[in-house]
Amino acid sequence: MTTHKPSHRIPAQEVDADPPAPVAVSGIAANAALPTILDNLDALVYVADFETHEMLYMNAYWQNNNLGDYWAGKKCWQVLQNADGPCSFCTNHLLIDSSGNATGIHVWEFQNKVDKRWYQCRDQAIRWTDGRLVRLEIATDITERKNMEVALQAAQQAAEKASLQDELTLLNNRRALFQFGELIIKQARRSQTPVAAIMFDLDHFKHINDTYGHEAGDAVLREVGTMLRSRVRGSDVAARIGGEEFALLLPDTQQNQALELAELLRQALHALKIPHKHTELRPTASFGIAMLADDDGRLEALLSRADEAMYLSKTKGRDNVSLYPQF
Ligand SMILES: Nc1nc2c(ncn2[C@@H]2O[C@H](COP(=O)(O)OP(=O)(O)OP(=O)(O)O)[C@@H](O)[C@H]2O)c(=O)[nH]1
Repeated sequence: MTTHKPSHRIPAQEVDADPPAPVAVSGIAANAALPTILDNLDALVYVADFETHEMLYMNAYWQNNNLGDYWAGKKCWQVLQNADGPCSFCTNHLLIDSSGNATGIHVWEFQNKVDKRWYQCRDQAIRWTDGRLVRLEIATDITERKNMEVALQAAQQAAEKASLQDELTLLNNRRALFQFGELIIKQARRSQTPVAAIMFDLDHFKHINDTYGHEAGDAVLREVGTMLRSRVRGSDVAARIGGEEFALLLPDTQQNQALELAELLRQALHALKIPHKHTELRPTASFGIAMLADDDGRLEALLSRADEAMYLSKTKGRDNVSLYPQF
């Protein structure tokens, strides 16, 4: 079988031939084409006087994109911003120094008031035809990139929030408690102020689930979350750390203040009446309190003592408050 491979050999006369002569470009022709080139750029280009803000040149970008009328005889702030006076964010002062010399290129981003689009602006002082320094701006539309940035930022914030928030109760979750807790401990060590921890666990919660259903249990957890959020200070951290287990970290709080708050929360919980079908759900909880000790390395030590105190409340008959050193 014969194969017919294409020949890649270049004929001798082609190799030896002179390369094609470049087409001569006349400077005059290029100059004549300059307005056409500028008017076809995908960027706004304009020149304005430093003192009077009078527009000296603008390419067709603005008109091509239906953003405004012809610019001649107008000020830059009239044409570009539809404003009554010079823009507060004008960058002219950054383009020349105190001796009136050009300082270089200034690049910045802003959202235009007229078309609501974002631009990256490249500003510079250049010599005009009569020798004076004028403002040259080249502005490129970066709206798509900016929108993407904003969307990404919002998504990031939402993800961050979701990763620290308990969805059901809208309280902090366990991860948030530890994240904020370490900060609270560091700050307390620096300022030599006390930190209290309160833990509580709903009593016989399994009974609520088993008798009225999981949704009824969820409703109780949501109500506990609402009650808790309304009763803690902005500087406190309230978290749901397990199924029906909650923890509070209270910076700058003495033991007696923590006891008072725990008792208040116990009573508020005891008083909750959560309507469910033809009945009312009446949750209670057992509370434990511990204070940050000098030799507590990390948050775990403090929480584990609060947890011990909480289990004492369970063994004492539930719906009560226990303090760690008191047993
Ligand atoms: N509805 C609901 N129930 C949950 C959730 N997380 C955990 N639970 C339930 O919480 C109950 C906890 O039960 P137990 O650990 O036996 O505790 P308890 O019944 O509260 O008893 P004591 O703590 O001893 O008073 C279990 O039935 C879990 O299924 C949740 O997100 N929603």
